[in-house]
Amino acid sequence: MQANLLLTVNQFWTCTRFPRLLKLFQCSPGSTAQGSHLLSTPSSPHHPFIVNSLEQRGWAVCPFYLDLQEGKLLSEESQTAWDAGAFRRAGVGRGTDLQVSEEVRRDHVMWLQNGETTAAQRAYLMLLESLRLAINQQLFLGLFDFEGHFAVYPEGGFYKAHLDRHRESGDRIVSVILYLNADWKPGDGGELKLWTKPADKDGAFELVEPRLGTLVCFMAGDHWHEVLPACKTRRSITGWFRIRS
Ligand SMILES: O=C(O)CCC(=O)C(=O)O
Ligand SMILES: [Fe+2]
Repeated sequence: MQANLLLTVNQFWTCTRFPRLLKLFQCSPGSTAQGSHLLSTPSSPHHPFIVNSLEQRGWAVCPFYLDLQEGKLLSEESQTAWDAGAFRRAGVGRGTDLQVSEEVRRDHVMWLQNGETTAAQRAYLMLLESLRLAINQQLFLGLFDFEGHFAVYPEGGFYKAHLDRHRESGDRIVSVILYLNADWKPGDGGELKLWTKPADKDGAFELVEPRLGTLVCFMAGDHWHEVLPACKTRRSITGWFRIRS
């Protein structure tokens, strides 16, 4: 069964270890960030670029979002969890409609769960929390939380063209993907094909190389995307900023 990570609970855990942060998260997590509140949030110099790009184009690609050491730790954790058998074949649909469909996608996932995250995972989630606040502040999307999972595409894995949200329904508003492949090189496959015009699956697209530390964001109901067949194991963390449903 999926237990999705609610970042606000995770933050509380982190705050018990880092009391300076506690004050920060006592503000309503669903509201757009209030001035001084934002100032002390652990942040990234990449956020203004990402938020502006989301605003102007509906998508953003940010190489080196994480530095290589932080990315490597997450990649090793993905590998360790895989070796321990913690991943499950990914399905299509949600809740009781969830079905494994090998024609549509061939990846495996492990959800980030409350109380079970490592320090490296919490550090990444804290950065995403500050990204959520920055997006809310500039774009007024009312993003409430984040749910996410590690994903592994074994050799031959792919995910056919899809939207992450039906345009008029669902709580997933912004898709966020972090790639964890240290030695990726041209020919390894597994690129993300991201169509750049809203609701368009035939026109212009970007091919994003799934290199360690690269972050991709896009409006989940607007942009068709596809994972091209991977020629070797491909690792990532995929998730969504959600609104309250
Ligand atoms: O890993 C990627 O590049 C995209 C994954 C994806 O589209 C999804 O999990 O919905
Ligand atoms: Fe997707």
